Parts: sequence; structure tokens; C-alpha cells
Amino acid sequence: MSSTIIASVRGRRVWDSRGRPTVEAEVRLEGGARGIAIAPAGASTGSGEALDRRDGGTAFGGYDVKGAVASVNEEIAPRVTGMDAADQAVLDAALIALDGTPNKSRLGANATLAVSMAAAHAAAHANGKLLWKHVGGDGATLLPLPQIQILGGGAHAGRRVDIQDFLVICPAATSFAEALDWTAEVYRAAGGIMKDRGLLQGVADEGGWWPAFTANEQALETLVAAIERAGFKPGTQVAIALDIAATDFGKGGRYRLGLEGRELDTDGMIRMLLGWIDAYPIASIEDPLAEDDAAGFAAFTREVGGRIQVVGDDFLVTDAARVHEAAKAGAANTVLIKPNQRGTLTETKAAWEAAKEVGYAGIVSARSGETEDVTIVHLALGWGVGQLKVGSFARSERMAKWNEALRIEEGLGARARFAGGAVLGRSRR
Ligand SMILES: C=C(OP(=O)(O)O)C(=O)O
Ligand SMILES: [Mg+2]
Repeated sequence: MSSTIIASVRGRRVWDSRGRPTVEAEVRLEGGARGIAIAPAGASTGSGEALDRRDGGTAFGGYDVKGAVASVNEEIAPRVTGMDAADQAVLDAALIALDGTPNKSRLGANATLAVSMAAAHAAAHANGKLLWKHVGGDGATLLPLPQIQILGGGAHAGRRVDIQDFLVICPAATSFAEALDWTAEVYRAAGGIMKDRGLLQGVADEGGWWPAFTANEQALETLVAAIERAGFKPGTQVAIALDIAATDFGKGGRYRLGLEGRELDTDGMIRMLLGWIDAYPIASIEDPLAEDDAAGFAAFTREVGGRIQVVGDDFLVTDAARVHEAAKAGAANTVLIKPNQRGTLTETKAAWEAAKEVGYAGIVSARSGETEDVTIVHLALGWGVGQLKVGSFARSERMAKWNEALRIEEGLGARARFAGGAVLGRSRR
């Protein structure tokens, strides 16, 4: 292994899949190894997330990141140069202390995360390995169950449908590659059905079809029809996963379904979702209620957590402390894991460790604003998380990740294990 002492850190402004600036960090080590990583960006964010540093003003809608790039070049670089990139915990602790705020608002989580991930890649390369192998060693052989968006809605498709993500999983597939094959057929079938019915408007932020529905349930009916048209058995072979992203249209126990022109309270939301679970082959629901509705989250989990996966995203914001609190209340049974919700790899991993401690499952997730960066694929594999949610076909920043997982599966050969449906979260009784 060559020297892992950091020789230089450089921040630069690059662009994400929504045409917004974002932060890339490049870390070079004394031994010559190099790591590059790019921060992603969310659109439907939880209030408890670490904050990106954005410039405001008029350029690029206020999304410019010159300040965050300056954080990397002027503050982080001088602080971490000379530190050991292989000691991620010490490096990340230095980033947290340098920022000095509870939510990375001074330096920006986009600045700290890009450096944290780039250092990890550099240390892996110095070790002659890709990140997943560096992080997980020989035991890292579990290919994640992919959760792939077929229809986009909510903040990712101009609020054309209230629900944000209509996704599928393939619990009966026998390999990652097979799960991707099956999902591609369902994606193609869904597009065909929508085109036939005059409901297709384009492609949403994460690559799912942008629909012109008049009711949320139309999306569920279309998904089932697509699974069948593609030749699969709904539920057993290919099942539905939803990200309701309820924080986006709910607050204080009131939920406004704009598409249908009606408002529901917490009980109404739970009853609506229970009806959908009875009527459609739904295996996983993310953020069924808003981030401020912990009691509703617990009530929903009590009802269905023994038979479907209940995922906390805006509700848990990749925060180990919140995972422990949620477990005490019996809210959710699965944690969505997004590195930029915390801003360092060490804190992100702590949330996954907390999930394992309390018996929750995990899903590593991309953001709706992405790039060619594939770090999350390596984390899902290296940490053995078992599920990965990235977005869909028709967008290359998504396919960069799915294709990286294909390469890793092929490289593992006979040692590769596919997570399948066994990894789905379930509440303990
Ligand atoms: C990926 C998601 O969207 P965003 O990145 O906009 O939060 C999500 O809500 O799970
Ligand atoms: Mg979500």
C-alpha cells in the first residue's frame, strides 16, 4: 500500500442532472493515489438534513456553490492536508469540528461530503482496491436489491401526481443483473401503456415516466398492468415500492392531495394507504406520513410493519440518534441512507450501524439531483446494506450506478450473493 497521507485537496464546481452547480473534491495522497467524488442534491428534503452551502442571489436560481467550493479550497484543504486518508473517522471528525455547526451549515454538507468521499476513494486506490472492497473486505459479496423508479411524481415531476416515487423491486430475481433485466421490461411496458392511453408527458427527475394522471391510484393500476404486460407475476416476482414523500404535502397532521383536490388527516392517510396495500402488491412504503408525524408513523408501522417494509427518509434523515428514537416508538422498520443528509461518511455509517442495532433494514439511496458519481454503490456493497435506490433508466447519472453494480457482480463471479426479497424490513413482533 502506498502512503495514504493527504498531499492536496482541490474543490471545483461541476454540474448535476438538474443543471445546477455542485461540488467535486479531488484528494491526492503522498503515495500518488487520487480520489474524486461529487456531492448530490435533494429536492424533497427533510428539515433535519445537513445543509448544502448555496450562494443564493440570482445566478443559477440561487443554487451556485462558489462558497462551498471556497470552503474546500480555503478551509478544508489546509486543515486536512497531512492527515491520513485511511483514517476516515479522524478525518471526518476534523471536518465536523472545522464546520462547528450541528448541520454543516457553515462549510456546507456539499463541501464536507465531497471531501469525505474523495478521501475514501483515494485511500482505497492507495490500497490497490475499489472503494467497496476497501470498505468491506473479502466479506463484501452481497449485491443489493435494486429499488427502481418506474413513474415519477411529487417534487420530481412538477407535482403532477402527489406521490413522489412509484418504484418496483424484484424479490424473486436470482441475481442483480436479472433484477435489472426484469425492471427494464417493466419500465418499457409502463411507457408503452402510458403512451397508448395518452398519459405520457416525458421523463421525471430520476428517469421514471412523467405521467398525466388524474388520480394517484391510476399510477398503481398502471404499474400492475405494466408488471403483467412484461410477463411477471405482480407481488411474488415483481412488487411495488412507494415513496409517498408525505412531508412535501403534509404538516401538522393535515395532508393535501392536490391532484384529487382533497385533504386528509393522519387517520385518513393511514386508511388510504392500508386500502392501497390491500388492493395492490405493495412491498415497501417510504415516508407514508410527514416528518413531524411521529405518532402517525408509529401507528402505521403497528398496522403493517409486520408484513411490509416501512421506510424513514425525511423522518430519520440518516441520523443514528433518530433511528434509536424511532425504534423506541416502534416507528418504521427500515432506514433510508443518504450520505449528504449527514455530510460525512462516518456519520452516514453510524446511521446504518444504529439500524442494525435496532433490527431495522437499510436502503442506500441517491438524491434526485445526481451525477456520474458512483460512491453510493460502493457503500451499499461494502457495508452490506442489502438495498439500493437510485432512479431509473433513460437517465445516465442513474445508469452509471446500476452499471457499476453490474460490473461488481460480474467481478465477484461465483462469490456474488444477491440480496433478493429476504432483506426487506419487517417489524419484530
Ligand atoms: C431520493 C429522494 O428524493 P430527493 O433526493 O429529492 O430527496 C427521496 O425522497 O427519497
Ligand atoms: Mg424519500
